[in-house]
Amino acid sequence: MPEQHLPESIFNELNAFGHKKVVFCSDPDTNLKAIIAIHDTTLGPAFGGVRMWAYRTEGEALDDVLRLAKSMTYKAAIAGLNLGGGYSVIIGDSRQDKTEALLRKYGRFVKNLNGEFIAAEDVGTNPRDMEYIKMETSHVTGAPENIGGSGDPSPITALGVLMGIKACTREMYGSDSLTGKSVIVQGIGHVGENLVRLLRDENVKVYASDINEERVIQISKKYGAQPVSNNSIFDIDADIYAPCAMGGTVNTQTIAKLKCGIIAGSANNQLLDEKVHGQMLVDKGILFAPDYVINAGGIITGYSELMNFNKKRTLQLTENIYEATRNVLKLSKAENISTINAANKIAEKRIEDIRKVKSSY
Ligand SMILES: NC(=O)c1ccc[n+]([C@@H]2O[C@H](COP(=O)([O-])OP(=O)(O)OC[C@H]3O[C@@H](n4cnc5c(N)ncnc54)[C@H](O)[C@@H]3O)[C@@H](O)[C@H]2O)c1
Repeated sequence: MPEQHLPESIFNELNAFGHKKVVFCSDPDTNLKAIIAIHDTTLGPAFGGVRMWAYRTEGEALDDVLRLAKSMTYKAAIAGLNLGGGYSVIIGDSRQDKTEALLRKYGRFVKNLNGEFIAAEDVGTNPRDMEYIKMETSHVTGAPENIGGSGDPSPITALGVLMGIKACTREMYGSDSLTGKSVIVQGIGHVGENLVRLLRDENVKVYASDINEERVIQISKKYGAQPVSNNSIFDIDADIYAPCAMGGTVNTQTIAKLKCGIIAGSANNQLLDEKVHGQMLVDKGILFAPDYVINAGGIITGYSELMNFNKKRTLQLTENIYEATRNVLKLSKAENISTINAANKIAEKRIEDIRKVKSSY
């Protein structure tokens, strides 16, 4: 992970980000060390991923969960969903440390929040893990479809990202068509692989990279992509950079190297610092699709499960990401502000509007 700002005071950090609750979950019997952050519940219960990652420090885990929880508030707001923002992180290596008992214990902590937080799959977790969590609490989405869940949200997330990419190419090149364009996909996990597949179907030249080199070879072969070493992705001259791994990859060092015209991918919190790096991209003439606008397919899938929407409605909501992205780009142009500022303005307005509705009865 890139170096991030680590909190010196937890309460200062919570005040600065505006979180309402943070729960530290510790259980020595199962080796569970998790943090659940609830940012805002104006629009509804906080919805967010269960990320399992081998953080170098607890401060890094806390910083990640706080940033992720806040971005979920904005994501739900701009997607027009009645959900608030939250997130959870489990500290550990998902390939070695993940057990049924650990996940079920985590589920118990979610249960104790009485519906204030609803969990879903993220980096390091999968539908089977959601099934274990569901054994302890009903406040989880994304368990396998054959037991009544909505399953893996990644294909829908990738579709939403594709919608966002198309809205950006329309703005930049005057057309939705991606034929002949080139895209670097960084991180070819659940979402990244689906995005590579969709881009291949749009006749795009895809460069695939991941820290897992075996996977790069396997996925590149499967979809006819060009494998790229993770160290050299910023040397490639491609039209679009699609970050689909971890956050913070758009920073002062990488912006200096980037040769693309558009950044649009699924990773949450791509800008290491929204203000600084959002403006740097404007200055360099790179169009940034705010991550939480275009990666909303996952939360839309979870919301559809909670609301019993059918697949058609889920797809419609996901396709709306095209218009949502266009609206952000339009506002950014009209007010001469960065795209992330424009997205924040639209999301904050909806939250404020609904806050007023709720205070009137
Ligand atoms: N799964 C969803 O539906 C969904 C929804 C919204 C947002 N996201 C976000 O999209 C991103 C990817 O999610 P996912 O579900 O595909 O996760 P995943 O764990 O399936 O895949 C992540 C991939 O990134 C790779 N990776 C990790 N660090 C890397 C690095 N520094 N450089 C290159 N590759 C690296 C991993 O090896 C893995 O293959 C995450 O930021 C996640 O929060 C996912």
